[in-house]
Amino acid sequence: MELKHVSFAYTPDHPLVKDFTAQVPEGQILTILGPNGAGKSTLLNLLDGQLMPSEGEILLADKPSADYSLKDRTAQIAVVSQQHQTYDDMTVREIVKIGRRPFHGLLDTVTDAEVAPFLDQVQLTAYADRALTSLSGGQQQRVWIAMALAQEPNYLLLDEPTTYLDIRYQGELMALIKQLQQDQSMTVILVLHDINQALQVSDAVWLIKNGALVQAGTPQDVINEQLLSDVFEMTVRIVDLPDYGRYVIQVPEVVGQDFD
Ligand SMILES: Nc1ncnc2c1ncn2[C@@H]1O[C@H](COP(=O)(O)OP(=O)(O)OP(=O)(O)O)[C@@H](O)[C@H]1O
Repeated sequence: MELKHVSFAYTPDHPLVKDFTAQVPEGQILTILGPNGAGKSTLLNLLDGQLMPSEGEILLADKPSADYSLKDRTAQIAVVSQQHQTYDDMTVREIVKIGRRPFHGLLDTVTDAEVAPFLDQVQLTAYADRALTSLSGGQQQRVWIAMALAQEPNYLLLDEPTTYLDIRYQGELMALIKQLQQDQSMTVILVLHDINQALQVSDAVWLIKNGALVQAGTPQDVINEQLLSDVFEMTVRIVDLPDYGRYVIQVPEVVGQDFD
């Protein structure tokens, strides 16, 4: 997947994504990092085809993304977004079956056996007959991931998947995403706010600001004090923790304090 000189604006006088050119590293975990309002979700929606570029093009398997039918694009790309449709009355298994839609004319023809592997992958087999609303936030997030996996996508896109999860669930979810990506050689594209999560899971990072790419590369290349401080407009320090490795600290602005 590749963006070539992509620009996007909801209204012509307010461009949100500006002349964005970058290649998604295939079979890796790519994280998009940047401040609030930088255009991360917009970029994800451009990549998944929900939005179309105002200028430039997005290539999917070397073919313009715009040339794909919705069904063909859905067979390639699955999205776990922050806004979920209301499936409150449905069971976990019924929701995961919705992910099989690209393979069936009628949802009624999706069998329990067909979705069993996806429930298993996110360790929700024991919860299959439970109503969505009876699950914790972390378990619900795993339901959305199972639904996306049921599409058997080449690309799995997740927009801030750890929002609203406590730190233990955040860690578990990121470990699950990494495991799934390795087992299935999928390309995973994440939008994250937590730079340390990005450091832990990412093979590649795009750092963006005001809808433009500031730097693309490995976490080692991109996650450095100077770039982060510039993009987030605050002092960022990176320390080396014993038995852990690099850890990013966002230093609060305290007047008169000397951090050295
Ligand atoms: N449907 C829309 N119509 C008009 N403007 C929009 C729409 N959706 C988003 N925007 C604006 O586009 C800008 C970028 O939004 P986007 O959600 O892509 O940023 P983001 O980097 O994901 O932000 P955050 O980190 O806060 O989630 C914001 O200023 C937002 O107000």
